[in-house]
Amino acid sequence: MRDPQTAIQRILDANLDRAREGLRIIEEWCRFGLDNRQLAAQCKEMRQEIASWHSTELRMARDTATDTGTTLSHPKEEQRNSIEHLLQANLCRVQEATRVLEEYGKLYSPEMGTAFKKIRYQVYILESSLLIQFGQQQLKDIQLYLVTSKSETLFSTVEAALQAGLKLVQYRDKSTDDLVLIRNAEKLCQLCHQYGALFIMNDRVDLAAAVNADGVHLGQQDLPIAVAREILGSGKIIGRSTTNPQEMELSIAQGADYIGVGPVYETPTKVGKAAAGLEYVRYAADNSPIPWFAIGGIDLSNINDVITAGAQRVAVVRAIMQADDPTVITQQFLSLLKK
Ligand SMILES: Cc1ncc(COP(=O)(O)OP(=O)(O)O)c(N)n1
Ligand SMILES: Cc1nc(C(=O)O)sc1CCOP(=O)(O)O
Ligand SMILES: [Mg+2]
Repeated sequence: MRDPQTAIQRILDANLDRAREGLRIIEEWCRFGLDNRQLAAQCKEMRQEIASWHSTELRMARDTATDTGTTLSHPKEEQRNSIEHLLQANLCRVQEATRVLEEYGKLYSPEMGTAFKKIRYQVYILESSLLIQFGQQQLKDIQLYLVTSKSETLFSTVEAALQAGLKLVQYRDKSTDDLVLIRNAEKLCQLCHQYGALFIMNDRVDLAAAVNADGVHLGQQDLPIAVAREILGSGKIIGRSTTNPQEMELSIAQGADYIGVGPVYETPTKVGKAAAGLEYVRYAADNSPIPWFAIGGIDLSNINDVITAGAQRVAVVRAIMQADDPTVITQQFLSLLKK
């Protein structure tokens, strides 16, 4: 066993490096991915503050040759299936390192413990701002939203659409047991992230949290947005269905990240819901300050009317889920929307 003082110095040395490396990775995304100077500057300031604690004494305690941890790595460290995953892994790394620095720092100097407690809280704030930025940023660029229906070919259909460049999927299944639902949700979430797409759970905030979905979609009869926000946190996307200007206004005031606008046309997928029509699409185009998706009865034969009414984003169920070739249909939707 080493003498405790040297061991503490080695722990501090290793974690000062870990915290700075993790922050540097996050900073690069803030700068080059998000073009967010403010977040990049926050990361840089934290790195500099951390560096100021990395004294020669701590560096001298390093003994890489006998460090048994240098060859240890968990298989999960080798996998990064999306930018969000990469950011989350590095935020987690920085949080762990700053926690270690706070606890062992107290044994090295009381000021170090206090300083790293402060830095750890700053990292939590960075996490919230970054994940909000991230989800919202991604959402802004997305024009096509696939809402799934029950299907024998659920995974292959979703994957076929993802292969065409689809970036947003909602898992909607109102009649399956929870055990199967959670398994399917986990699988779909992984599949979407593999293709850099967002995964949203319909109705079920509990399942969204359990599978670490990117968000949840809630209708007027589902849980209030504030409750979902409390459970999922500020970094997740919450969508709300709206059929009229009052619901739109309220959903925005309650903090929805996007809204569904529909049904544009009556649809067998949502039996008994009267069409809100193109008039409501025009209203959304003129009034919604947040991203909105026209939904309900939209297919390739009528999408131009919906676009002409002002929609830049649409959500569909049957048009893709029941397509003979979901890849081709998705490509056609994407190219019409891009124009
Ligand atoms: C994008 C989008 N818009 C609207 C809905 C409908 O949600 P809701 O009114 O809760 O109805 P169900 O889908 O739960 O039957 C949606 N799912 N997605
Ligand atoms: C799930 C859903 N919500 C709607 C709403 O207006 O809130 S319309 C709808 C179903 C859309 O299905 P399709 O693309 O097959 O018509
Ligand atoms: Mg619902």
